[in-house]
Amino acid sequence: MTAARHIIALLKSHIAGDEQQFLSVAMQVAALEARQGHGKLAQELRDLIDAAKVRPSAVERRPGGPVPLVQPKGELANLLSVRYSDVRLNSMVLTDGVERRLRRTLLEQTQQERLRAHGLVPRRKLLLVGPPGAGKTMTAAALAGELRLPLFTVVLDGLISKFMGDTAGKLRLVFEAMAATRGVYFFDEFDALGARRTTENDVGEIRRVLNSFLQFLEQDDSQGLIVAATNHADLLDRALFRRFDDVLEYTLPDATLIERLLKARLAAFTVDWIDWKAVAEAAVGLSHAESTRAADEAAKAAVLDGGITITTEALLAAIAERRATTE
Ligand SMILES: Nc1ncnc2c1ncn2[C@@H]1O[C@H](COP(=O)(O)OP(=O)(O)OP(=O)(O)O)[C@@H](O)[C@H]1O
Repeated sequence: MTAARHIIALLKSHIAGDEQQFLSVAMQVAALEARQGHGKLAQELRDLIDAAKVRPSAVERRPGGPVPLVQPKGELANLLSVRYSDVRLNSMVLTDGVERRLRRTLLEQTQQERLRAHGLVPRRKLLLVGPPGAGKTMTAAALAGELRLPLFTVVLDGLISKFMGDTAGKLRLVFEAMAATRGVYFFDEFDALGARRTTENDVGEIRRVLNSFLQFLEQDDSQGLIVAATNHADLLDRALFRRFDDVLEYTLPDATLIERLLKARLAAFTVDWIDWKAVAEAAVGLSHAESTRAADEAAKAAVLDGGITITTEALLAAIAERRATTE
């Protein structure tokens, strides 16, 4: 890859706020210099990359500083895991509709004072539905990253106990935490809470848990975001849909989105000779996550082969392999 291409890849990852990608391109430049016999220059680059890695993350350096990271304590520690996120919406490949609606939520969140001054309530309860690997978890991280809020992931294993009576009490704790600390609260595999109807469980108790969730959700007027995700929208109780401000539908990417995804993922590699049409069409049916993985496999093969050029054949082979393992 030419120096200009590396700079383009660095700038793209900088614009997207994707620090990991930025450092990975920088590592490739270091590797390239080392291969060309410029050992000192390569070492200088590696030292700078190591220094960048131990520096506080971008979110901690942003103007105004981050919201203090409150580590859940006591019983809450088993129910919530917390982290900051550097993910930005720009690094996601989404349908126009989903992207527009996410940006609308972000705008309403950043402008919430203005809305509230007029008695209006910003959107803050989102339900994400769609197949695995389409970016639902990444969306929660991107919303947290964009809003500079901590991302609290609700640990369902901790929440759903054998004794369903406990679950309602634990849910209350989670909703109390939401009121106390502004953040993005992510309920992954939400169907486990919103629909679980197994024979060994007492259906009456499950309804009670679901009803308490609906009640908490309805009463909740905290300042953060509640993001629930499920791969099984069909299992969810219809009453749940009404309680969310927005229901966003994620789908498997079409050829155009796959091409965008692969190009972004391989931004740091030489891809000048790739037949994008053939590659993207071969990947139709794979999820975003699987296509990303195919790109990474082709990239790894190129690096281990001593280069950074990705060929159509290598990508097609990686896609075929992903297909074989997912079908
Ligand atoms: N829309 C997307 N744009 C860019 N990358 C994506 C997208 N969706 C998924 N990916 C890639 O795939 C990885 C896994 O996706 P993610 O975990 O967000 O999917 P998910 O829909 O939450 O799946 P699951 O239902 O299995 O939890 C992401 O970390 C990212 O690398």
